[in-house]
Amino acid sequence: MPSPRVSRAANNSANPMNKLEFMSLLTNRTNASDPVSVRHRTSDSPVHRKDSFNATSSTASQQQQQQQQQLPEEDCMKLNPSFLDIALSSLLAVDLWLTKKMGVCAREGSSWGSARPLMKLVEISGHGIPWIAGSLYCLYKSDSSAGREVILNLLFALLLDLVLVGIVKGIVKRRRPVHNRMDMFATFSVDKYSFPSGHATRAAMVSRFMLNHLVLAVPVRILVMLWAILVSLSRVMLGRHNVTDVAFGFFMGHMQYGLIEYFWLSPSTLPALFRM
Ligand SMILES: CC(C)=CCC/C(C)=C/CC/C(C)=C/CC/C(C)=C/COP(=O)(O)O
Repeated sequence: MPSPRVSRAANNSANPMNKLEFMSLLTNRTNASDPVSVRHRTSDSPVHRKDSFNATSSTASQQQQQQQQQLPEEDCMKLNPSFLDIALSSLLAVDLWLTKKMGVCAREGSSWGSARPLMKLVEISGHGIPWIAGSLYCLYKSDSSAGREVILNLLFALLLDLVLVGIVKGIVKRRRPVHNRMDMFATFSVDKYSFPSGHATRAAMVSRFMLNHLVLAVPVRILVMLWAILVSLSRVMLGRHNVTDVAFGFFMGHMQYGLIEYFWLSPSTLPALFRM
């Protein structure tokens, strides 16, 4: 009489059941009253699996198919995960843990809840509307062609940022952290998603833009860098984003700046725009 472990290993080699997937720990659906988890515990038991397979292997594979159809894919975990699966799951776990730890201004009652109004001011300083409105105003006021060229490119960068972030958010569709309170002003529908942080992309891109195209004194340059870091940090502290949303957003903002430099609009590349 083989032990359950031996019999399971033997079954696994020729058995479609070796692809059997378990409920993800992330969803935490182990409640006895939950029909989904009850169904899984019963059918995942080695005794049950061995018996049902020996009795009718076709019934077992039908059952497995039914289970897989009933479960959303993200609720499953492979029995033999690859190195990449493990690395990604670990990163996700650290991300969620750090996000929760750092969300100190997520609510008024949070540990740094009294700093929430200040953090919301920082949030507004990185919002798209003041930056676009400010650029339009400067464009209107500017009387030098060099100044107009820089501001026009900044405006182009801000609009490109809105489009690219919207596209990535729409594709990835990652929900904002559970502790976030959706009380941001002026948002698009994709802003219910959190990956990547639009504030972080804008802060990284605009700060690089300013440091490279404006003549600034050293203390102001340091302030610009600190502002970009503070805007990004505030996204996690306010509970708006996970750490990875902000880290990727910051990286994406730097890449976007590279794109703007590459496609720089100048009187020679786009004369019609500069004749206005
Ligand atoms: C101001 C003028 C003259 C025109 C406005 C142009 C316009 C339609 C701008 C849209 C700005 C806007 C609503 C941006 C969204 C900013 C936002 C809430 C991003 C989300 O950031 P995240 O860090 O939470 O991802």
